Amino acid sequence: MAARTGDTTTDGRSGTAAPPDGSARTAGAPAAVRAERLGFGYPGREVLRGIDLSIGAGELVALIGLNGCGKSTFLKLAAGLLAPSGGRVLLDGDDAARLPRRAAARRVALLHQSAPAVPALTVRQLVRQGRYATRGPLGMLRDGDDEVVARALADVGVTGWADRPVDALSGGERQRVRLAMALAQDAPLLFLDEPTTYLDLRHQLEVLQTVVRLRAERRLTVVMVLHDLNHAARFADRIVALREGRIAADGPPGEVVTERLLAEVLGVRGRVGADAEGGWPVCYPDHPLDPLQLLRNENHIH
Ligand SMILES: Nc1ncnc2c1ncn2[C@@H]1O[C@H](COP(=O)(O)OP(=O)(O)OP(=O)(O)O)[C@@H](O)[C@H]1O
Repeated sequence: MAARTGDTTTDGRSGTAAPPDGSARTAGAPAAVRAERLGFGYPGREVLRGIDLSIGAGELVALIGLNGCGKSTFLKLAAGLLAPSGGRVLLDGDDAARLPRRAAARRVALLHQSAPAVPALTVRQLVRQGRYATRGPLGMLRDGDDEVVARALADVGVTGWADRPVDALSGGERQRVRLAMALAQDAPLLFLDEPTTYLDLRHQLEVLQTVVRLRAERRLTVVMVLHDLNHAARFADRIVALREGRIAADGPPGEVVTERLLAEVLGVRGRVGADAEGGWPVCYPDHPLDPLQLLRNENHIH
């Protein structure tokens, strides 16, 4: 199946995304995100082992892989929140680890996987925190900040909750508010670590469609960690699969989502078909594979 970068789809995709190789970027412009021989380990545990990855402006990339394979670690490195032990990540040509915190926050908004303790704030107050990056020295809001906050609230459909205390919201409601906070940062790079966690099916679809729409409208570059391969196949232009700290597969969903990927990267036996209307791959996972079967297969998928 061809990469879905054509006409408007039932998901609202406008087809304005760059192709997976980023070739629609301005000639000579640096990749929006470029990892070069990126390595990282926590004490006693090597996590990423020489990742080379180039993501073009306007791409929507889904990062997939088993629990613990390094997806969140990659996003934190790419957001400049962790320093690599080897290699580097460039954001529009600048080393992410060397960017001052506020400068990095103007480039990248990261929705973290784990929600921090809920502060005693209203929804509007929390979403305003996303404006930190553009605040003046005394932390004052600037002209236009209220409009950006209002737009972020509207983007995820939570305007009506603006004056509710965050600690009175359900888990799924809070997740949407956290997404609004990330959007309020108004950064060109949007990194979303499992943005659909806690959400009911309807809101999972709403959030993913919103991300697709905002990517097209604002030419955002989006990298999102997803565990639902069917969502990744439907909404992303490109899927990057990590396994054991390396890239095991990288390409458009129609090429990457195969029974072999299910087995060798996600550890499940299953079938892959195609959506009757949209044509994107659809997975039917059947059963988990014996870990020994996984270990036996050392080859990367490409
Ligand atoms: N602060 C930390 N200190 C030590 N080890 C860590 C720390 N954070 C993560 N790890 C370990 O690093 C590895 C990669 O973690 P990471 O959170 O990047 O995985 P992930 O692919 O995002 O997993 P998941 O799908 O479960 O969210 C895991 O084995 C994890 O236990």
